[in-house]
Amino acid sequence: MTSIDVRELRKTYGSVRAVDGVTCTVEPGRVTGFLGPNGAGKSSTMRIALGLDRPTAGRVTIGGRPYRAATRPLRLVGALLDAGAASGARTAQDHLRCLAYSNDLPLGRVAAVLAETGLETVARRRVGTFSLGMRQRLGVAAALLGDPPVLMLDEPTNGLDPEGIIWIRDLMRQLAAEGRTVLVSSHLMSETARTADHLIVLGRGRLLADTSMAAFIAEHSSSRVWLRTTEPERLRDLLTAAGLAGSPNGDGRWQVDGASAAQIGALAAAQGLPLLELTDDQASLEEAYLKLTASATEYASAPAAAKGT
Ligand SMILES: Nc1ncnc2c1ncn2[C@@H]1O[C@H](COP(=O)(O)OP(=O)(O)OP(=O)(O)O)[C@@H](O)[C@H]1O
Repeated sequence: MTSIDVRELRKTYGSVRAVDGVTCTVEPGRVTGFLGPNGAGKSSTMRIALGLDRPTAGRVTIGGRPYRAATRPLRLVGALLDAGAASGARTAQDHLRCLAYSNDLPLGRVAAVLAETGLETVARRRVGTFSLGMRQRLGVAAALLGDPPVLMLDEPTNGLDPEGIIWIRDLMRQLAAEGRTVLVSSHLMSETARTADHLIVLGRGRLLADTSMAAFIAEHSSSRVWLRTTEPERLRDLLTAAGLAGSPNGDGRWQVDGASAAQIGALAAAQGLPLLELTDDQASLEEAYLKLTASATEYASAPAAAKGT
């Protein structure tokens, strides 16, 4: 099993601390979402992991060794960093054949990955004529070419249509289920919530979280209940007596912060208060993420009122 081990990693560009002492391990057998606001240090970390950049201090190893030490890198890590990397003059098939040849991979892998990424019918077209989504698929095909135990994908849904997004989601889940290590950076929270089992979150170069998806959402969101009753006055009294505060919204639903449905249900049952609806609010990854990273956003939008001043 091949993990990615980041140890005390630092990278500075002049006075910018792009990565500021990060230690974490990306484990096999699950999809790890790599999140963080713009400039958080995700790309720098991935580039160092792939030997494209040197760390200022610390190290990243893959399967216990630096990536640069790999004799057949495509057999170790499949990476998608920049979908524009393939030469536009070559056909998709030729691009993959060149990669296979230079990495000593069987040419049969080219047909296999073209099929796996749905590019068979356009295999003989020049890459220059490809849409962004097709280039993205070609980048994934190149990443899969060496049948590697580790996949590192930077914004893989970029340019993909809804069908393509579902395809890449299923593919990542399948690769993890096969026991591979899958690290995927994304700015799409709903997509990450559907795909990742585990999260590593950076902010201003520092590690903000390294935890399971479920624990992350539970830890960084507050509990909230939605309910509906035929007797709002009694509800208000009941909540006040329990030290809780609720407020009605426009459509007759009440929101109660800091409470669970089980707690409110028991209170209402004890007092014989009729409830027409009672639901725990499902906090979203986006909500939890924004809460965690609020103070770590390098380029935060100015509040609307402050704009133009
Ligand atoms: N080659 C470079 N020269 C100077 N500064 C750089 C360089 N590469 C990155 N940086 C800076 O390092 C910091 C981290 O950038 P990085 O690209 O790693 O962040 P990121 O999390 O990948 O961001 P994004 O989500 O915007 O891709 C930023 O402040 C960025 O401006």
